[in-house]
Amino acid sequence: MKTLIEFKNVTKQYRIGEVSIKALDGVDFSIAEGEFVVILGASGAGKSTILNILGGMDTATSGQVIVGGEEITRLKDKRLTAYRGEQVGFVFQFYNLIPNLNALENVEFATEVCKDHLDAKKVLAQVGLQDRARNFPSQLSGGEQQRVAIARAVAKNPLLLLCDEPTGALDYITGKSVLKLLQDLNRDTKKCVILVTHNSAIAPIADKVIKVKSGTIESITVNAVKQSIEEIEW
Ligand SMILES: Nc1ncnc2c1ncn2[C@@H]1O[C@H](COP(=O)(O)OP(=O)(O)OP(=O)(O)O)[C@@H](O)[C@H]1O
Repeated sequence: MKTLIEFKNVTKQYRIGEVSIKALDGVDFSIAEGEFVVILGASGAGKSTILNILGGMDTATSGQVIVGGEEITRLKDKRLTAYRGEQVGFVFQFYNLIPNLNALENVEFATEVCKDHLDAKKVLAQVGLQDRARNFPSQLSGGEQQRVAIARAVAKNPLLLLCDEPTGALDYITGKSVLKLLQDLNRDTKKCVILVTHNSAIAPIADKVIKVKSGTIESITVNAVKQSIEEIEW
């Protein structure tokens, strides 16, 4: 399979006054097109930092990040904004929907800046919310709001779908159904899905598991056989 993402000796240092924090210290990995990847690690390990750099929301202190043949660590202002806006779909723990827009409008709003976007109504149907398009976020359950957030990310028709603890605010059953949706979307659309979590029970559903510890890569494992969501428990 063709390589989609490469991290080469990436470091990230945050400076707060006199104090310097090394969030990433020489991170190397690659991800192929269409892979479902879980980035696993304890709190503070550097998972979100990896995801934020990959999504163009933060910049590396040194090293290279290459996505689809383009070195995003070299992109400045306008091109980085375009990359973030068009090539990356984000799903966060707390949905971040716009409260005064309904489900359909939330999806449409995100796709407005994307040239190659998908039909918002069709994508809402794909996540099982065809009958809730006119509902506002406050009229939807947490799981339904996360489905809208996933539809919003998918409808941009991005190169990658980045999910930071997407089930963190959901109960067990709802969390599992959101994971199933992400696994189905990855299988059906062949889009690369990268999911950050501290929950090691989720690892078996991935093609590849990247374990992060204290800003370094502890291990990279390829699952010979991926498990379905029904098979995992925590
Ligand atoms: N903007 C920032 N300024 C200063 N330090 C930061 C910043 N963002 C992250 N850090 C620090 O970098 C380290 C890695 O943080 P990161 O958020 O990537 O970890 P994480 O593995 O995602 O943790 P969690 O699961 O708790 O979200 C931590 O020590 C954190 O405090």
